[in-house]
Amino acid sequence: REYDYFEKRGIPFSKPRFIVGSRMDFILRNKSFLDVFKDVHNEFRYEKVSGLFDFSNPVYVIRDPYLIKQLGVKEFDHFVDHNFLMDTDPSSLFNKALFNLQGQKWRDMRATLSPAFSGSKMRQMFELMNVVGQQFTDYLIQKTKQGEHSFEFKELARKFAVDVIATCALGIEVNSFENPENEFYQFACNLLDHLKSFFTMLKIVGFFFLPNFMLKLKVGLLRESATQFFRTAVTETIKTREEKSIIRPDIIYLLMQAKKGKLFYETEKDADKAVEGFATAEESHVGRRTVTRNWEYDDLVAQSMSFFFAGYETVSTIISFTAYELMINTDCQAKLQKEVDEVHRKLDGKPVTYDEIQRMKYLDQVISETLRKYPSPVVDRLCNKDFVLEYDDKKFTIEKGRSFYIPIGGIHYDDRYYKNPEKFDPERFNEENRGKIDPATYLPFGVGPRNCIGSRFALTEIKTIVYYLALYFNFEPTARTEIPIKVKYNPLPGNRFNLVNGAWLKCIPRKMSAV
Ligand code: HEM
Repeated sequence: REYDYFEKRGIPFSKPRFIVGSRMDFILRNKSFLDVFKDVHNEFRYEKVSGLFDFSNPVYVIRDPYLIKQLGVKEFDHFVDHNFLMDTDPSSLFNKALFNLQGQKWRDMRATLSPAFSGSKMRQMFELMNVVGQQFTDYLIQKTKQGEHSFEFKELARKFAVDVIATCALGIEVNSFENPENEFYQFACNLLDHLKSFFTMLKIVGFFFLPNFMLKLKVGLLRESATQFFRTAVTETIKTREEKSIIRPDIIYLLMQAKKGKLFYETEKDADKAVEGFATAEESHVGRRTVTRNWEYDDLVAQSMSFFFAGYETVSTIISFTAYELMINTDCQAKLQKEVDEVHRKLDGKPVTYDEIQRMKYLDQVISETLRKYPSPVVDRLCNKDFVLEYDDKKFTIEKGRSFYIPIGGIHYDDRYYKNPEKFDPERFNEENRGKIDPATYLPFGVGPRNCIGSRFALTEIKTIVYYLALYFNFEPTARTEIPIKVKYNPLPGNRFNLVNGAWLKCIPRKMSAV
């Protein structure tokens, strides 16, 4: 019944097939998720807006930078929520996570949480990340001394990211390099297996394509045992903290402050703002509000759980692809090592500091470029009140209940914005060039008030570990290294780069006398 939806409005659209709509590639699962959204973008590359059908559901594709800003930022009040929910069981913990919340509840939770991710809080949390960074490098140094040089980097980076998020978000120190059997790392691995299982994939496809149907079915994404694991971990930590009056500069402490109504947004100091990474997602007026809402205990447990969930695959993906690209692009590797060595000398060989990490320009260029080349391929928004969209000679209403995609993957690979987009080129982000980039064509952390709340956190931990890796090692290919790397289909947010054969690299210790 809906297949003439776009035709009636004069909007070009991907031709639908009976029942499955325009998303056969999604059903067949024969492409990486990035390629799916590169194709969605390229099919109508020169059209500001096009349409496609998720099954019978018409969805707009917004690819014009001006319209992205208009719908994603300026007219945000019409497009607050995601169409794609990750859980539709109201009684489940995951349902209460920030990503899943809607309307006023989302606004209030975002404002409650955003102070925990400000630059000043990252400065306090940095030492926790630094410790894990040193554990990672100590492990690699020890292994190379024992003659092992070939490593699957995605797994190593996952251990690092799990340890960072466990210490920073849950207040629990684990060393997954020395003790991979620890329950957090095992939990993270089991979670990935669970998410790859056939039934979970079915649910995810349902959440993606048939959200209204899934809302009626009330389906939870995670098993009750997974939820229980988090409840217990967070409850015990909070209990111990309260009994022993422990203050630790981590997110769980900040959530405890938020529960008492004692956590407020602080305006970033100008000096801190000036050195923020290029990719940093700005907090909007929504997150800067002061909120006095009484949260249930479970609401806060759900956020710790969602940070864990959101923060380990995304981060480990970017770390492993950074190492992989440095291995291929030896000139970039040498340039980064030069910058890192200078900082190491300046610090007299002491561990790196938050300020030095923030000031490193080439490191920022390298991470910005990795985020361009390996982005979350798409973000979506649901229209919650009718909006009349006007551009060129077109004018039509996006009705409440309709949604749109921004195909970030396609935009990041569009040669109108990035010449030779397949090339890994950190110079796109040097002082001279970064000013020429339209912010609406660079969206690694999404767009507008609903962008990624953890961007500062992610950038800080990624830069810290890349600093140590570049300081101590040269990356070279091994016999198992794939160029280009093969990626499997996986639509799950955060796990969109599911590697077929892993990211294999050889780590050769550098001669420290040269440093
Ligand atoms: C390289 C790492 C990361 C990438 C590329 C990434 C990317 C994203 C993207 C694209 C979104 C959707 C934004 C939108 O719809 O406009 C998002 C949302 C979110 N991210 Fe991240 N993320 C990363 C790391 C993290 C970390 C470390 C945390 C937490 C500690 C985190 C927590 C969240 C949360 C809670 C949301 C939902 C925000 C909301 O709905 O208000 N992310 N992220």
